[in-house]
Amino acid sequence: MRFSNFFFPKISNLYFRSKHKSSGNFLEKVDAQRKAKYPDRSKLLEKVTVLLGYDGIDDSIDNELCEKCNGGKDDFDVSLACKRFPSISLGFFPPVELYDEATCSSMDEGLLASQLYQQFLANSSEPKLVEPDSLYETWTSLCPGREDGNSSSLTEHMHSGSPTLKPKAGSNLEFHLDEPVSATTMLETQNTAAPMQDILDRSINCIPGLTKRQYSQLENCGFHTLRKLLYHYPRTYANLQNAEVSIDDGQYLIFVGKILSSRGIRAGYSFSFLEVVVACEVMQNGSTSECIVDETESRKLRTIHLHLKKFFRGTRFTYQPFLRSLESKHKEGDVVCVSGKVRTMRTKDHYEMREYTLDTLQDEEDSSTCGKETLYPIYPSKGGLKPNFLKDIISRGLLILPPNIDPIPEVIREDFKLICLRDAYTGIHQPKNLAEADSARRRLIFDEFFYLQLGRLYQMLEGLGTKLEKDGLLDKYRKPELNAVLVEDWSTLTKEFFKALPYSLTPSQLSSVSQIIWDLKRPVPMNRLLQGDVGCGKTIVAFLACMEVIGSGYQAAFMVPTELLAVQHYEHLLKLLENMENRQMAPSVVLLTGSTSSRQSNIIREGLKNGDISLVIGTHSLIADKVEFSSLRIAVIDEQHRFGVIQRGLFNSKLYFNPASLKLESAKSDDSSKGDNIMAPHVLAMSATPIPRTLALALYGDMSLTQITDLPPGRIPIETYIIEGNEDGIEIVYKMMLDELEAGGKVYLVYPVIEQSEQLPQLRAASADLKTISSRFAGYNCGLLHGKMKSDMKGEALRRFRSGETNILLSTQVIEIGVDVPDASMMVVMNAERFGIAQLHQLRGRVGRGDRKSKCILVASTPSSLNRLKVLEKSSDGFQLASMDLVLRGPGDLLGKKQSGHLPEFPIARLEIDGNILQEAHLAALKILGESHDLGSFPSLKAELSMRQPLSPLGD
Ligand SMILES: Nc1ncnc2c1ncn2[C@@H]1O[C@H](COP(=O)(O)OP(=O)(O)OP(=O)(O)O)[C@@H](O)[C@H]1O
Repeated sequence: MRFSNFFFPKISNLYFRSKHKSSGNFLEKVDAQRKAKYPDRSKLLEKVTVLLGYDGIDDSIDNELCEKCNGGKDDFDVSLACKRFPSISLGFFPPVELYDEATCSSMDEGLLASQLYQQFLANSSEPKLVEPDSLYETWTSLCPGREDGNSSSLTEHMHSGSPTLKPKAGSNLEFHLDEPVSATTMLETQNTAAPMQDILDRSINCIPGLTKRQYSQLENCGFHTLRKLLYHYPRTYANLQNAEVSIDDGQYLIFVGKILSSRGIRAGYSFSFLEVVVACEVMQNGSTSECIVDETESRKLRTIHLHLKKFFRGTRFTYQPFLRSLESKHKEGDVVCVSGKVRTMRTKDHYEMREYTLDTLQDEEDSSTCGKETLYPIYPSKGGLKPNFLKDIISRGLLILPPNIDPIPEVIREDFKLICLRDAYTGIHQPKNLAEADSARRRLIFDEFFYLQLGRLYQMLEGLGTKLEKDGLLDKYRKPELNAVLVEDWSTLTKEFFKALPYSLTPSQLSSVSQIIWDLKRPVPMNRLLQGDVGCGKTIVAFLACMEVIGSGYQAAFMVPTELLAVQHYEHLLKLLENMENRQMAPSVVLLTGSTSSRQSNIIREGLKNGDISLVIGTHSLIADKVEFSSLRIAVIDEQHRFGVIQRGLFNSKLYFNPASLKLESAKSDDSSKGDNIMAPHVLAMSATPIPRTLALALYGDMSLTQITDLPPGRIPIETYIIEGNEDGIEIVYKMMLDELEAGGKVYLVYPVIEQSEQLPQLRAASADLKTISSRFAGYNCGLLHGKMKSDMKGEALRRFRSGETNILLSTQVIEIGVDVPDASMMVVMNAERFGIAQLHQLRGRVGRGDRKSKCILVASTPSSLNRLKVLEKSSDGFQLASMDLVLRGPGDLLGKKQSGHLPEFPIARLEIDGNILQEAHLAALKILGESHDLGSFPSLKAELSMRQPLSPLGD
């Protein structure tokens, strides 16, 4: 290896890493060494060894080697030197004669860049840290313009046709440097190969100029791959040219400016404060941003002073060392971005900020970007890594992104107007303007949703045997409205049960049943979410689905989250079955809950195992291992968001053998169908908390969605009142309750807690209020219902309320789910501000279920919460309210812990506002899978999908 091959990269590496200004001079010197004599070279080497952390050349290189050097031999063995310089690794350094004049002059810079780039890519997969740096630095030094973030040269080189790299057999990304190939081959390689997306999943040690220390710091903070690093998106952008604003008291504003002073001031015996003064140039009213480009127009700028103040109380905060350390955190001359609430001060153009965020953009020496009208990304710090450090590393990471890293086919990008992935990364981290940041954001959000949808649908298709089945499934998603079975084609049992109903189904209920039965008739396990507003009549739809399955000789299981609900459903179903004309046809139905005696449970389990029992209604106990079914064909999961994903998935393990009666259906499908007839049951999940469609798609991308959009006829809208819970307010509420009771109504009184708590004395408690309410409404009976009561007592309390033995039921939110007492006509919710909007809507849905006019009174304990609750006064549309809750409180609160825990993490997308992108991503995923069920035609997409979080079979 030639002296200069080893020498130049080593020094440039140092230069790059340390931004060491003095070492920069060495680069020029090294360049001059092309023609220099060996004595001069050894002098230079000596200087460099100091930089490398060694004492001197004698200490570093064998005497023999030095002799060789001094002896003027041109090609001394550098590997000997490297033994003494452990940080030097020769590794895969390309045999490029950088300083051989003959080769150098004939070598095209583009060729060199590409070679180095490819070599660099190949090397970066090695666990070594040093070699990529030297390669990159040699490369960047030869391609000026790379360091300023302009990566276009790489793009040009990659496409210029000059590179002479040839892929190794069986690999798209590994290249032999020593086998020159034609320009056309390179282009072909680029065009036909899968995109070079795997660079994203390389270790961050592929980033040029990364020291071992930086590498381990980044690794420790979770930045294992380039992808992870690029996913560290800016928190916000600061416009380095402050926009024209009129500054009013109390406004929340963001400014960029220079620190003028930072002082820690002792203001009293136990009181001190830090004051940082920042000068910001803002545009005068009336001038436009273009004006400022012309420097002569700078008079149109005015300077304002921000006084950032932080106060400290306590004697320990008044000591000088503490105050000095505070001061020193902010250096004079640093360019900073400040955001916070401004307060006007007496002096003109001086403003105070007491709650603020301050981000240092540049230090004093580097003022290159100051005053320019560009967006400056502000990063959140992570694990102690400073935002500016991350910004620097990210911009270095961006430099090595090749142009073709995008796995999403161009046609999809065009259809959905997406920018390419590399532009998206650049756009989010280094946008020239907000529009660019916005399209980058849109593209990255699309990706987050797209791979989720693609993964889930792909998994579903994988589970199917034939092409016909797969096409059928995709069609089902594309045109769900076409998938329905007419009533005439329902099973005899379903028709008999349908006839026995005391009411006719609403159009929406009818079409839901038809869609579900269509699914049940298919050889593919259904996975459907049935949702509808509270009280819309989902239960009867599920019962009909169960009847259809039982009518074809199978079993059904109906799981609910509470015993109360299980009993209610069980009794309701028995009543409906009693009405059947042909009682002989009624299936055997049992109730299995935690309170079922063990003797009874054994009998039920036996019945389920041998097939004597057709339908079981129960709680979690249904998914216990010991509960075996002879042929479970449908599992209904009511209030599904109360169950974890795992619990819901457990029904999938209750496989059943598809006996001869199913052969007919199997025969209809392709012969190559998975013929062993062992199937997972159909799953029908129901949700009373209407989840906005976007959220449902994100949570259950693979689920079909059925919505009941109307309410049973004759329902009278509930009147909702929001009342402040002061003395007068409570009196009004009691008066309204009395009126209702006198008119023959029944009242629910809902409390946030069971017992009074010392920590939260403002909360009214159900148990504690029982006495007060009983004495206040002396002529009426009061009942109590809460989660801590034994289940038979809960059942009894509800029974008494239903039968009219009690007129007022004091309860906690246990009644929120599914409790159905049609003649309950008033609900009062105490401390209503403690509940979410969607939750209050659910509670309110416990009244107004019959033909009696009902009222709901929400009692707010603070005047400030009245406004938030007002939305319930105006709207009774559960979907609208759930969407509102989603925006106000985020998906976590809306879904509750169990379910939101299973919501995939979206680093950049916000479900509450990016719903339309999710919808597009869903369509794109369907389109891709429609083209190629196994993604065989899209190898890059398949590779990307496997790189992203693998999904468990439960979608967990
Ligand atoms: N088509 C209909 N016509 C008249 N009443 C109906 C109809 N469908 C259901 N109902 C009645 O409406 C009430 C509410 O039905 P159901 O309990 O099924 O509602 P839900 O959607 O499950 O409500 P929740 O969200 O409270 O669980 C029940 O008393 C039921 O008998």
